[in-house]
Amino acid sequence: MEVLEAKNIHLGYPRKSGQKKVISGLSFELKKNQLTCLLGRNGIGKSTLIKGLLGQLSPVSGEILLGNRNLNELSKEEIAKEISVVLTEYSMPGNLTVEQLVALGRTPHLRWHGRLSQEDYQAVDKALTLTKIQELRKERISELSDGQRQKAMIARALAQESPILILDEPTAHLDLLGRHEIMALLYELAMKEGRAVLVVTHNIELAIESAQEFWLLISQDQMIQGPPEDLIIAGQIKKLIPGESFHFDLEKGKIVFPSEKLEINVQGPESLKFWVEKALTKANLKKVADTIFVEKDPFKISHQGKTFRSIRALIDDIKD
Ligand SMILES: Nc1ncnc2c1ncn2[C@@H]1O[C@H](COP(=O)(O)OP(=O)(O)OP(=O)(O)O)[C@@H](O)[C@H]1O
Repeated sequence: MEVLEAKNIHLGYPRKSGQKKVISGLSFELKKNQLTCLLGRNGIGKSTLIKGLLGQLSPVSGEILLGNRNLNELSKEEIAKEISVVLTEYSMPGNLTVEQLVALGRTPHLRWHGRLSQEDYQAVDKALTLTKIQELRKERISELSDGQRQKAMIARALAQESPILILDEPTAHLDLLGRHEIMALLYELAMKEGRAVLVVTHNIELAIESAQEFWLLISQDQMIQGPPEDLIIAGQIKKLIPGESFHFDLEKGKIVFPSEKLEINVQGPESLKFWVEKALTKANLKKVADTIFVEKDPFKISHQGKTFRSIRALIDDIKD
């Protein structure tokens, strides 16, 4: 069942000479039980589209429905009960502690007296635990690293416990493990708690790993929608990377540098061959005489009667 639906929406920004069009005539549905990733080149309109979905930017035409109600007719408070959000830019008092910031996520649930209930405290604790920042709870926001602050913002959105979560580049400041943990967490929230999760990301590989649905924003009037696997097989992912300089490798599921045909014969287990060939290509060795044999346990490379314990040693020998 869809929870947030856009019907033929046009979004833009007013300017002196009329309107700057950014999104023209797009229709889509954000579904429950699903992690959807919105991808597209810089400046294509992803954040603009999100502002539309949050009711921060009214469509010039078309409509956005939350459940079966028009977003325009809902108050900020009503929207906040349904949608929690993590954006890229914030202005917030830096003297708040992490715990106080995360508790702000409970605002839509507070009674008239504004005090947190037992249930609110539990939601805050749960959000801190899920984002693995319990030990930061007493730290001031202004004294956090960018990545820690980002996790705190995600925790605030989780504490809100809304059925829809929208996050604009939530993993931008996170280290490799942090990125995977957050995307895995968002996937779990979609799958186990039935939420509708929309993530804007530039990380195609991580998106392929975790999302059930892709929205590829190609131009202001074209958004390709579908499971990433279908879009990969149909060659649609390539539309994100126009031109000849890079290409999307179907087998590896990622964007790779342009590669010339290698005249290198490497024999051995596939996983090792891959890394040996990659290192040789980067070292600009596209042509190597005689077969290179690679073995594992223990790792060993043999070439022209010599044995090497590392790829670097092999490369140094070939270059000599
Ligand atoms: N407040 C604004 N006023 C006028 N134009 C804007 C405003 N915000 C964004 N734009 C323009 O709208 C277009 C889309 O910008 P948007 O921020 O939505 O892109 P994006 O896909 O999120 O980019 P990125 O990946 O770089 O974050 C750009 O041409 C941008 O200059």
